[in-house]
Amino acid sequence: MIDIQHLTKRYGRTIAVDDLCFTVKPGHVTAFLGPNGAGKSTTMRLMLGLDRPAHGDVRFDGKRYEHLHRPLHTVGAMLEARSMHGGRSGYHHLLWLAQSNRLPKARVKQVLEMVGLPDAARRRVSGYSLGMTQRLGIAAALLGDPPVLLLDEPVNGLDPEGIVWIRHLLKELAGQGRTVFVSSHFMAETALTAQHLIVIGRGRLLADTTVPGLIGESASLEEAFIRLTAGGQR
Ligand SMILES: Nc1ncnc2c1ncn2[C@@H]1O[C@H](COP(=O)(O)OP(=O)(O)OP(=O)(O)O)[C@@H](O)[C@H]1O
Repeated sequence: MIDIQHLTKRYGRTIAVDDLCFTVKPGHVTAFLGPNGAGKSTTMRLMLGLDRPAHGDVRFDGKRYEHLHRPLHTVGAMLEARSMHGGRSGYHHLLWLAQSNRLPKARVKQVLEMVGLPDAARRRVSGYSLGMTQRLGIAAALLGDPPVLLLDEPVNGLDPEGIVWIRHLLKELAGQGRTVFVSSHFMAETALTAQHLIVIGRGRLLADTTVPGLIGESASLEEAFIRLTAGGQR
């Protein structure tokens, strides 16, 4: 479980994250939604201790990320899929991660198969399409077989087959009892994948609900989202 309490982050005069409180429970997919600039990526960086909050904290089963004994085994994350070393092959990117976290070599092969990349694994990452890079980022997040997954816009750049693949993967991971927290701008896809929704706007919590709870009387999740977040873009 992820517990976020009073999380706040400022960049100069911009309040990127404003007193956010919510929990993400295991066993289902939770989507993290918000217009451009709402504070989703900042929240995810704060969750992983990559940025320091002005107030508040984030706990994974009661522990802060920086206090986790073996972080890769507790939280698997994909934030910036493009931030990999382009000169390395996909296989070597994962091997380096596995070895620096004392994970067996065999796990690299397993995660490459899970994300459908074994054929491309020996090619340099600089030659990968966005969709392939996303798959490699997801493979890295899965390396430690973690109970918690944080994925920032994993659907970006995937083709239709890739979108269906990730829908099934996320549901399967949640079905195994993991906590799956995924940001997205794709409302139709979110409606098919997620059960729980956290919606933010200008850094503030706008909704903590289910998909039917947000849709309410609207024709679609997209319509309900646009209504809820109207005027919320920075
Ligand atoms: N390093 C930074 N320095 C200054 N301002 C920042 C920094 N990172 C984020 N911000 C600002 O914080 C706010 C939240 O940005 P963030 O990237 O977290 O939003 P987001 O919801 O992930 O947006 P998007 O959907 O466009 O990716 C924005 O106003 C952004 O300009």
